[in-house]
Amino acid sequence: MMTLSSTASFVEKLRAQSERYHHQHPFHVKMNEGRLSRRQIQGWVANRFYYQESIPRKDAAILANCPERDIRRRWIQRIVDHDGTAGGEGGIEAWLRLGEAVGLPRKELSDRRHLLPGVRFAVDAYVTFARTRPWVEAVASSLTELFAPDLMAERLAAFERWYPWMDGDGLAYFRTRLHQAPRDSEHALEVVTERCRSVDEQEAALAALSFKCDVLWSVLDAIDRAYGE
Ligand SMILES: O=C(O)c1cc(C(=O)O)c2c(n1)C(=O)C(=O)c1cc(C(=O)O)[nH]c1-2
Repeated sequence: MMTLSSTASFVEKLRAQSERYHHQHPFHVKMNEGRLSRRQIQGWVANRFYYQESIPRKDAAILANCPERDIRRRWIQRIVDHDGTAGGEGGIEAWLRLGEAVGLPRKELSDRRHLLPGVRFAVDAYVTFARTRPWVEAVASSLTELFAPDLMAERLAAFERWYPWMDGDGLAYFRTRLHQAPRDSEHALEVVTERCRSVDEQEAALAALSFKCDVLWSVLDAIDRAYGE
């Protein structure tokens, strides 16, 4: 039985979920140690594209369920960040460039020919969660972004060191996320700590974050299994 936590200890419990974050997944460990082949990197980039494509739909579901204007005014920025507002802008476009940098034509990402069933199921589960659960829980599920910047910094260094065959500025996506993710997760944390004032609400937020760790872990399980060598 959980008891009501002070804000500080609730935040501590949320942060403790980092132990289940996908930076510990064997596939990411291999990636950051330079032990992946070009084919494995390509498999990861092509499959993660489905996550990137789905994020704005997930955020649109949160907007649709959120009755508060002040929150929507800030949350909408996430959709703009990923979609951009015109050709050549946004995170999805940057991910397509990452694909080109690892030798994947953009058509091979956008037509989903490499998309694995396990990745599709996991990512779809995340979008469905945001559509069907109370919006504060969906906000809590985005809090894996608290843990993302450390992993992205490590990934940037690893790519430069171990995968020098990558062309052009394929890493721009991660450089941009290095400052977007902390801004986004700070806002999400503010929302979750302000709204989760009962034991049940705090438990639901923790469960949402745990669910999201499972989504990310399952994505890598599917990729590791398909492209493991
Ligand atoms: O590469 C990664 O390890 C990673 C992890 C996560 C995450 O923790 O959910 C996100 C991203 N990247 C990312 O690029 C991104 O835009 C993003 C949005 C969200 C979200 O849940 O709203 N997570 C993540």
